[in-house]
Amino acid sequence: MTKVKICGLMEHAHVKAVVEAGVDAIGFVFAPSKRRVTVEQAKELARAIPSGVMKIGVFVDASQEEMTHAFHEVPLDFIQFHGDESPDFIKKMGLPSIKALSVQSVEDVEKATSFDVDFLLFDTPGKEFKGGSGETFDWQLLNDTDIPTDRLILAGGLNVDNVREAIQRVRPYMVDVSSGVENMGRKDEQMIHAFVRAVKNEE
Ligand SMILES: O=C(O)c1ccccc1N[C@@H]1O[C@H](COP(=O)(O)O)[C@@H](O)[C@H]1O
Repeated sequence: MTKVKICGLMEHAHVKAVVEAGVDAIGFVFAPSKRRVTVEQAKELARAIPSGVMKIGVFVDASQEEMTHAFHEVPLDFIQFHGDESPDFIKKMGLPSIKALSVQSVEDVEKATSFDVDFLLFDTPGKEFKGGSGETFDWQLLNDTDIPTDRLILAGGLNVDNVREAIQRVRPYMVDVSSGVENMGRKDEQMIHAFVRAVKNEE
């Protein structure tokens, strides 16, 4: 069954809602964003997250020190590299890692082959910030390459209305959503539940 990550959590009530909804992963954004949290805030929110739910920290071109500190302090299960980090930089970090790639062309998808990471995340290029645009990209670009889907995380503009089609077309390991479960810029408990139901009732 496809796994679900809900990203950009900032409030206790929303953490409770995503855990109750049965998500597999929760993302905290430590990068410039309207969803940015501090390490102390994430640490506090993480207390309510059971051990079976992955905690993922989203960073954009952050320093090794900043990421290592958050990884151990929150603590996190994975670092999501959402900037222009090089394959060497990520490898040298030596932490469980997800590399996010902004997709506009097949060449962007093929860049994934140079990263030795646990998971590859494909997202729409950001606008104001590096991610969380709420817009989809052309999923066919993933089908046009031979990127294995067993380590593939699909992000970018997913919502309750398009996530089933996305899963059928891409067959990702995990889907990742932020804007699509928000109302007026805040996470919405009903939208969270509806999204997770749409993913988990897939088969
Ligand atoms: O969510 C953000 O604000 C963000 C900022 C900087 C880098 C990544 C960010 N989020 C990532 O964007 C996608 C979700 O996007 P969408 O809102 O569902 O279209 C996901 O990978 C988040 O981790």
